[in-house]
Amino acid sequence: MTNPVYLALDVPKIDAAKALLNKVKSHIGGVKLGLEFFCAHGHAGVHEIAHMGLPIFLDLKLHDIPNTVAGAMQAIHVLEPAIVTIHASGGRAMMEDAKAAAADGCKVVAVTMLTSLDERDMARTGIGGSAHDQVMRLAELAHDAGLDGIVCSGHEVKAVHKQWKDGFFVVPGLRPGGKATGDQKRVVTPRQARDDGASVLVIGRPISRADDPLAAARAIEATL
Ligand SMILES: O=c1ccn([C@@H]2O[C@H](COP(=O)(O)O)[C@@H](O)[C@H]2O)c(=O)[nH]1
Repeated sequence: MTNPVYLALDVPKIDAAKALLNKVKSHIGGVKLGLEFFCAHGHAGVHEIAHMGLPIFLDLKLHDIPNTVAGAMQAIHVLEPAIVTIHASGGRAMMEDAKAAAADGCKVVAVTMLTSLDERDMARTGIGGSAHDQVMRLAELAHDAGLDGIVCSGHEVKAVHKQWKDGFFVVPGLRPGGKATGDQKRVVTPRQARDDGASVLVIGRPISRADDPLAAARAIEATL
């Protein structure tokens, strides 16, 4: 069984990112490079990390008009990402064009509702109802647009998995029991997310900010 843990390398300095990855790489299944890393280090940085041999998840959360997002998808073919994120709220046409522009074999997954938001936050942006209903609605839209799957929290993944049996589900907002949640609001443990149907477990600070990142990665692996 492949390790479902993707380490979120939200580390500003590339040398620190590589040192961290070197420490934990035999206890994770891939690397997630997000906006912080991509804005700081661009294509060259992604190539450097890719040379370390693990699959690359580019968490760029693209959100723009269909033509622009399709152009961005084409511009990252050369990086050969295994997974790329776009925002489901960009709409069906944008998701269809993004998938059509993605490289063969690259999974395109749609962010539904950020794990840092709860229902009060949703209401403030004009979205009524429950987080569960909002995620299910956007999951259906992503499915109909031909995407591979979605990003959601561990609170929703079981229900989405039930409706979308062969979907690919990325779950961030993971905290091993008792760890600080920080800015994350919809949180579960890595084990619960996996048991409920997550395909990929995104874990950042519980490993990267641990006193001993290797011990933290090993401990998480042991719970799976
Ligand atoms: O809804 C989302 C979508 C993406 N993320 C990203 O996952 C990691 C989580 O990091 P932690 O340090 O484990 O909280 C981070 O890179 C986010 O950009 C998310 O948290 N929620």
